[in-house]
Amino acid sequence: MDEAALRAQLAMLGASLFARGYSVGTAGNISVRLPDGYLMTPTNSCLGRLDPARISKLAPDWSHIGGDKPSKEVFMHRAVLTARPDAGAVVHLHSTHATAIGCLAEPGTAAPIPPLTPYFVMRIGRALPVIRYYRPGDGAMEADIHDAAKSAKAVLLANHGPVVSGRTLEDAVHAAEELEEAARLALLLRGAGARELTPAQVDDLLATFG
Ligand SMILES: O=C(O)[C@@H](O)C(=O)COP(=O)(O)O
Ligand SMILES: [Zn+2]
Repeated sequence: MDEAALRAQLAMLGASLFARGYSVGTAGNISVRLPDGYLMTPTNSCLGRLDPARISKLAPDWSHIGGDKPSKEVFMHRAVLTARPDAGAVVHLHSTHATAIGCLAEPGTAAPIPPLTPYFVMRIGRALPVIRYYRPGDGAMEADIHDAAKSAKAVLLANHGPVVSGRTLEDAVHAAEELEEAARLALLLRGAGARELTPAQVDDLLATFG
């Protein structure tokens, strides 16, 4: 896909996320890897109303070279895209249920969302590290996210929200949607003794689809 098509797709998927309540107001940001740099949603922009022509462009060294001023979370996106060379895009949301799990889970603890359904395992995998709280835009978060993202497609920022990568922009959006639904399910079933997928079932899914 060329840059113009990616800009149009970013605006279309941002609007779709916004229309379905995965993002409200100006919350969230999205980046896409290009052959000659990165696209990033502008700071204080609404994912529901992105103008493809005004989406920020960053050079391979992450300096701002076009469009509106980029998201203040450049460090967050750089952390993931440099840790995961196979990732083509990163989606950060404040989607309600994933953010709620990020308020409940202790940073450093394993598996804040249990493997309840196959699609969660297929889209997110086994690992979902919880990164300790940082003020939005604080460059100090970069090292922690970078280390965690080396072995995880997605991370949860404590008291903030999810950061999800994908091979393509569409993959990253689908994974962010699936993470939100899995978080909703986990909260709905919290304490109810729900049956989880067994380690062997998780292994089988990852061997087949991972
Ligand atoms: O939570 C925040 O402030 C940011 O992480 C965010 O979601 C929106 O920031 P911008 O992308 O700079 O608008
Ligand atoms: Zn945020």
